[in-house]
Amino acid sequence: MAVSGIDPKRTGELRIHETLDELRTDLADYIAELSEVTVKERGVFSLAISGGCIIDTMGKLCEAPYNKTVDWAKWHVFWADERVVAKSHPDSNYKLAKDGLFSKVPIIPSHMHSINDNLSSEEAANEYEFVIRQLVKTRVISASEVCDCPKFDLILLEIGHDGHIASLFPGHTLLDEKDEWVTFITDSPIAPPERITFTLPVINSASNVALVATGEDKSEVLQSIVNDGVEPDCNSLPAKMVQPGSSNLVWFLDKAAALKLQGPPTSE
Ligand SMILES: O=C1O[C@H](COP(=O)(O)O)[C@@H](O)[C@H](O)[C@H]1O
Repeated sequence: MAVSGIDPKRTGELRIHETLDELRTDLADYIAELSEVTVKERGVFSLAISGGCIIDTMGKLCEAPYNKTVDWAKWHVFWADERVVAKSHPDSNYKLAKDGLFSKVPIIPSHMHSINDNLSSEEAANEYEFVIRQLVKTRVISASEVCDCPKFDLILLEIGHDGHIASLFPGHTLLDEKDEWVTFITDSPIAPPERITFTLPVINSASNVALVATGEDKSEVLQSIVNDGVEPDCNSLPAKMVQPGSSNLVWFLDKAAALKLQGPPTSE
């Protein structure tokens, strides 16, 4: 049984699931519903994803009923972060998503907007931002009404065990980036060192942001992110800096990741 509640401090909806399987079903339902509503409204669905466990957690989307009911042809997929490696490299987030998910559903190949893997990290970030700007002009991606940022229909991020999201790591200067939409890092504390990443203003401008964490190894950092005051510098944890204003923020956790959270929310 899922437990869900609103965390007033974070103004996000916290969904805690008894099992990973329940979480995977709820996440697939959530994405499929958002896709349906957004395609009705806008005719397209712009989704940005990260790498890591999230691809497996989204895995039910390539099973019945979603593989048939989702309007895959209307999807445009982006990567909120990417490792600057060849697309065939095992570290590539594109490869992970393609092999694990998108090769199994009828998505249009040209709607998978991955980075140019022949460029340096700086060049790849600039080019990726250019591509996104063009797609904002053609309304494939909406534009924010409040700032100069794209407004993705959904940004779906896995929280790392250190509290990082996309390739925004704790204590890194990239967390202060306010002007660029896509930037690059050459000293990632987790290998591989060279990556491109969406910046916080872009993440916080999305219509919907979903943060996902599973497994007991994420329970400690989740405690710092969701419950205040556990660590002195917990406010600078990247996942805690996801505060998309008037947009929707939903946290998808399994029981193991939520193990150390205080004051469990009320059961639905
Ligand atoms: O390096 C990365 O890690 C995170 C989370 O990975 P996980 O193995 O803890 O699931 C991921 O969100 C990010 O996109 C990726 O580049």
